[in-house]
Amino acid sequence: MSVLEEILEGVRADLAQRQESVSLAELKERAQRAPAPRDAYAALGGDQVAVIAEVKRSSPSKGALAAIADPAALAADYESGGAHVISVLTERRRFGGSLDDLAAVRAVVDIPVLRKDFIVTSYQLWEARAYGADLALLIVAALDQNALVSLIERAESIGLAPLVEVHTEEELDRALAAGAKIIGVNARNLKTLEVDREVFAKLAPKVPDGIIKIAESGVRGPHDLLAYARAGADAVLVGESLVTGKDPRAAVVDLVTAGAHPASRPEGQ
Ligand SMILES: O=P(O)(O)OC[C@@H](O)[C@@H](O)c1c[nH]c2ccccc12
Repeated sequence: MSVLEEILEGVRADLAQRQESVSLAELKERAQRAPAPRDAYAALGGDQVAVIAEVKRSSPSKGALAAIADPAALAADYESGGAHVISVLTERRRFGGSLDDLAAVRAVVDIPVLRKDFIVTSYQLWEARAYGADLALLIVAALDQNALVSLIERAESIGLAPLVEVHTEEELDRALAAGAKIIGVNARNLKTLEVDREVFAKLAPKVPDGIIKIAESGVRGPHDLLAYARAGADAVLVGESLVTGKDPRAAVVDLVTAGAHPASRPEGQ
């Protein structure tokens, strides 16, 4: 079994438990009371390279990264450092996250928030909205094409911007065929956990204009942001290097500053 399949097995087991205790009707009611969705496209589509800063306690590849006793305080630091979007990992078994983390972050920041999880059913999209998310991650490698198409449609219909994650050209083709408008290229292969920062530069030229391109994973600092930017990234998604550093706010400031620099744009643009 691949790492992704193992993670998905745990995700489905946890999901089944939540579905037993909270009905879809209750979730929908809660989603109705949630703050209106923030505009993710505006946050990611500006002139600068946007920074998506992630609240991440642990990962399957590295184990524990940071305790993060107060995810809201960390997110507030990210926001005050100039982050454009906050990503909150809500997967529990491998990443140490929760929907409570998402709600806590939503309560303190004004910028859009991404629910980062392994979404396989529309129930999880309703959860995302009920707990205040504005974007939801959809991982192509975890979904068959029918599921991908219907989750993209459902996300949009309930006010969530779908961030569609790919790692190969075939997955990119599927994402485009499914109508994705925000595409994340993950440098990490979720089946083997290997990181290859070249994948973004290989796939980005195949993404049509008008679609937001996000480089995910492996950003150690401004240098990596600039390399991704030169390859055409509209945004970078950064977790580990922020949560393991001494000063996450200062680390975000450095990334945002690099992303605002004209040298970060691809040549001729
Ligand atoms: O910690 P990093 O290498 O900066 O990566 C962040 C983010 O890209 C990574 O957490 C991620 C990208 N796609 C995912 C899908 C599921 C879980 C996690 C992820």
